[in-house]
Amino acid sequence: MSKHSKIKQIRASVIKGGEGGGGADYHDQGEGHWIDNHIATSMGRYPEYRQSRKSFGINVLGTLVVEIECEDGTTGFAVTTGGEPAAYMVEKHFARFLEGRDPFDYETIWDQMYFASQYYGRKGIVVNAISGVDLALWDLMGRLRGEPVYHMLGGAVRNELQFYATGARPDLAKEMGFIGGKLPLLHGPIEGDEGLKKNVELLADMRAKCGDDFWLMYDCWMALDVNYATRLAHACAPHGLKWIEEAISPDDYWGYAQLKKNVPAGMLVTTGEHEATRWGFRMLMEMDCCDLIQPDVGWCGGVTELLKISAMADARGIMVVPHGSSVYSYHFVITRHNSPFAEFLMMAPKADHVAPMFHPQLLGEPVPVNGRLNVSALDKPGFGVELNPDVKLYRPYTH
Ligand SMILES: C[C@H](O)[C@H](O)CC(=O)C(=O)O
Ligand SMILES: [Mg+2]
Repeated sequence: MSKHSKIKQIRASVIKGGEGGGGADYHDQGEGHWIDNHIATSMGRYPEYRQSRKSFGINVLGTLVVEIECEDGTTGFAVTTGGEPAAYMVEKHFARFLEGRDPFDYETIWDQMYFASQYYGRKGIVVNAISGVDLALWDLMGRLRGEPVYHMLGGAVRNELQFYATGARPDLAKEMGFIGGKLPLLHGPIEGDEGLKKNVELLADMRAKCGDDFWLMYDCWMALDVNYATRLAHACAPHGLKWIEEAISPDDYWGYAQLKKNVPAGMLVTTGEHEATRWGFRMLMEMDCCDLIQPDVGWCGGVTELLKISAMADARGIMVVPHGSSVYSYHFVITRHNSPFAEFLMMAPKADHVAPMFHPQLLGEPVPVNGRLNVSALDKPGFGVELNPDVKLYRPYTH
């Protein structure tokens, strides 16, 4: 018999505000931000969509905020992306699997959300919505128990997190104490050999600025084909490229398996931020697609699913380093030996200082200091963050 208060209500909201809203939709940034400045994508084959990812709609969905309130008033919440379409699913479909139920029944709740939506879901925005609900449940469980989520996941296996930084200025990231820097790839196959040369020159320049021991990686955001990715990997090897990330379409498991065979010895192939659920990651692992997987905790199915994905990876000697995800990643990474470091996305427009990833939605979001975060920064109930009351929530649907 459960002694916990039952779930009274689940609410799904979005944040209005348009361009520059930021937060969970980290691509929704204002003009001049490094994250939207001529980054290689598969839309680059259309010249009108080459300069800016916002031009083809990378920011159309926006943030989803899920709140789950218990009968005793305790409320857990989470933010992810998915916007109004995800809010519709939470309110009109998934709410029935939560209200009146013990919040600690998270396995059954996950199972029911996934299988009830399987005929239209399985990946993408539906699993974003499921992830948002799951993360709000873990936050709620932590608040009810007065414990941080990482305690409920088994406790910390080390005293601090160490981070690499994703952004346009690995040289500045090194000065800020990060262990590595991941550059966005700027030129795609459509820009030919000249573009490839520029990609290699940028890496060489950063290597000269950062020295030999600093990790440098390229994030290719699904823009390449196997041939181009193989050529890029070999051209970048003399400049010490540690890994080549998300080089090709996430649907091309066969291509990843080939790329992993093609890259120079010692270079890692990484992917997974646009993959979802234990079945998607099982495919990546069984087809030997990569050395390191990068589930986004707000997109892959939440913490409940990440635990299953991570156990499979551990048994195969594959590292799990979540994509972005801020606190949702930190509470997980600190509990797992096969997650030895974490990603920090540089949200400052010029990547020249540390800024919280989910600004302005969250208050109390911890950020790395000297590229590190002590476990004590996570010692608050749930995920340890609060919704910023100054950010107006809009609830487009009710049930
Ligand atoms: C920099 C990448 O293009 C993307 O915006 C973020 C990402 O894929 C990552 O952090 O990994
Ligand atoms: Mg990436």
